[in-house]
Amino acid sequence: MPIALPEPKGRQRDVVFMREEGHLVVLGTAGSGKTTMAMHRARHLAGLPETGGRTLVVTYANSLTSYMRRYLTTVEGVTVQTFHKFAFDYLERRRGRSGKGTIHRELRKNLIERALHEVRAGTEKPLRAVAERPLAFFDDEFKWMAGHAATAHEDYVVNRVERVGRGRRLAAEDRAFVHRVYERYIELRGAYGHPYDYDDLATVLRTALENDDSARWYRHIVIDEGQDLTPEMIRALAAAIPEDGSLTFFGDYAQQIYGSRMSWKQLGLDLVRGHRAEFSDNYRNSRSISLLAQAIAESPHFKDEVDLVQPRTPAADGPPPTVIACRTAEEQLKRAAEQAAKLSRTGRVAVLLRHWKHAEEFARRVAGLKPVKLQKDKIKRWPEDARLFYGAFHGAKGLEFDSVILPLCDAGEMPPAEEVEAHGLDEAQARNARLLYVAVTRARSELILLHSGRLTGLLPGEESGLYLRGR
Ligand SMILES: Nc1ncnc2c1ncn2[C@@H]1O[C@H](COP(=O)(O)OP(=O)(O)OP(=O)(O)O)[C@@H](O)[C@H]1O
Repeated sequence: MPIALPEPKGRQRDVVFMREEGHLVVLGTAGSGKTTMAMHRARHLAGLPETGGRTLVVTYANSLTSYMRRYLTTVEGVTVQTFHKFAFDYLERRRGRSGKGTIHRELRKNLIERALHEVRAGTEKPLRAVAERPLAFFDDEFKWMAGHAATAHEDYVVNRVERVGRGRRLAAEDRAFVHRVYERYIELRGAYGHPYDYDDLATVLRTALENDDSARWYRHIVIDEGQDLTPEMIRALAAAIPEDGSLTFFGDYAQQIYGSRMSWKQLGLDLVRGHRAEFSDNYRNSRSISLLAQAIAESPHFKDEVDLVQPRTPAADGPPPTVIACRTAEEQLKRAAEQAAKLSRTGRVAVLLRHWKHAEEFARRVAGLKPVKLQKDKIKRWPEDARLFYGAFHGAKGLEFDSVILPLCDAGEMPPAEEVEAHGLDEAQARNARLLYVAVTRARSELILLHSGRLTGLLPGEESGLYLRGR
């Protein structure tokens, strides 16, 4: 028996039953039913008598994929996959080329480091500031370049394809330096026998699909959490449907961590002949949690956004979020463990941390409660009976819990010092404010934040009255 979903209401109905041809973009605030309606729409499209057919539901994170499968597993014609799984499967099936050509993350980092070292050594002194940036900056920049198809010298250095959300723009000479490191990395990667890396996969897939005129396997594609996909991933998916098929994109740009904003046309979506809809009712969070989330979203760190849907404040009552001050980080984890044990007796609880290493430290304290790890690439089947979940903020994308506990909301942890060093304060704050927004909006009714140093400036001040001090 499939698990029941709430019935679509108002705007949601229009979206689920919208015309099954062309492109449809649905933007909605957190908790507005995007994932739920993505599942309804997939079921509808697969079952249509003539215009229906095999339907693919795509997300970025694996835990959300397993969460959705519990509803869709018995629906004929619907497949739920991460983007990367879809890409690997297609390339293997159609081209006999597996994903094995991709490079392991550790080797990638080593090779970028080597390239950086060599290019630094061969560059006239004094070096520009960009050359002294840490490895994390180059790693991230190469990801961005691949995701935006901006790896060519012409695009990255000459035309300087804009990177939205960046605190300070890179000067042309800086881009030239970064590109020299990139080119050297590609040479090294090739020498190690890897034609592409994980980030190039979308371009490899898009190119393969654009040159493939055989019949498409899926007639309809539904994307959930679309803001997490790079432009190249979206273009690849747009190329994966037939002329008479459809692509439905659900997303929320407030939950996008890295600036990727481009016009829909640049993303390969045709909204002239397609449609666009917005969801603004929040069905998940209590009023007080939603007000705190809105205050985070209204902070100056959310600048540059054009496609944010203004949420309507939900009516559901709930206790105000609580902020607990502790003496040490150790004590924070201890208190979080106590609260998690208590709250998981009556509902589903997630303890989310900014860093994996801290999440693992937390897990050791609650080992007896058998907590489930929320990891991008781990949960294969959704654990129906589990009460306690833990992980890094990223792993909770798209999910929801009765209670959410966020330890280490200290100014020194959020944003983390390494991110400030790699990307500068503005950009690190922007990214972390968005992550915090995602984490806060996972909570249905109870939200607890802990700190021991100064509270992160990404939260509104105490005078806002949006949270209570607890002990
Ligand atoms: N029409 C509805 N009636 C009742 N509950 C609903 C309705 N639509 C959605 N919900 C509930 O609201 C909650 C949030 O829905 P969902 O997870 O689909 O939102 P979302 O927009 O994908 O959120 P996010 O982007 O924050 O992950 C879920 O518990 C869902 O069951």
